[in-house]
Amino acid sequence: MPNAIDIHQVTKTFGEGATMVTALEKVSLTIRDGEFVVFLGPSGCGKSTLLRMIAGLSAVSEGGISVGGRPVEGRDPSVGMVFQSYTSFPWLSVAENIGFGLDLAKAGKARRDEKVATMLEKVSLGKFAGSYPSQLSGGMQQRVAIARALAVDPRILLMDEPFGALDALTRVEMQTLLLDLCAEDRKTVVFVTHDIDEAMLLADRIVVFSPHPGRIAEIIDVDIPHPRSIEQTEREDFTHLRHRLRKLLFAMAKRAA
Ligand SMILES: Nc1ncnc2c1ncn2[C@@H]1O[C@H](COP(=O)(O)OP(=O)(O)OP(=O)(O)O)[C@@H](O)[C@H]1O
Repeated sequence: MPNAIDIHQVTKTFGEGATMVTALEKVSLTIRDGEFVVFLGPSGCGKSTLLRMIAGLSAVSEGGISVGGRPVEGRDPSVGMVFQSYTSFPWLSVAENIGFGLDLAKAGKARRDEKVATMLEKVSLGKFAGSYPSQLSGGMQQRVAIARALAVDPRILLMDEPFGALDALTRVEMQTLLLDLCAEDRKTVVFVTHDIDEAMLLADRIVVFSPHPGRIAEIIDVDIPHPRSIEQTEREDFTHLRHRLRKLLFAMAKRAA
């Protein structure tokens, strides 16, 4: 089986001449099928830029990215995305939002309706199928975004600080939901965050980025067995890891300043 994602010597620059910014420089990384990888690092170290290039939303300047063994050439429907801002269509109901990708893929009414019903149940929004996004809380809107991304059964899920705008309690609820969904159906997930606890709870591997230009500073295996829960993060092995990540992140943030 090919690797889920191969990133080979990728450099990304924006602008030209004196105003040119090197967002990423010679970044290489292999992500295996079914892995949950978290990109962690201070602001501006290129995490979102790399995610956008994996998604085919932005082109590499040098190097190459393959998904499932095939070079990325534009948006790939087998790759799902969830962003920080609530990206549901305001004019569509919750059920219509979740079914949107299935309609695009011409799934057929019976399959679409069945899948939408399953996803509504999985994200506990059954009672809100006919509601519109503006009638929902932030956490509920992100549940719609996750359900919409997963409804088309993507092989890979890319998430850019999806819980960044949520309050602490809702954030933990969403992390737990994501862990449950991933346990049911093992997807390859790449997840961007600034949050150390979020990274530890979710990741099989944490990729720590350093800034100016963005590079991979360190890759850390999180050898803590699944299923994980928020209570486990109080355990000693998590405490050691938290300490190590905090030190690393402070060092990177100093470099970014
Ligand atoms: N469209 C763009 N045009 C010009 N520069 C850009 C563009 N997108 C990103 N950059 C620059 O590339 C660098 C990396 O940005 P990126 O958003 O990928 O970082 P990040 O690590 O995701 O930061 P954050 O955590 O704040 O989202 C930054 O210096 C940023 O200003």
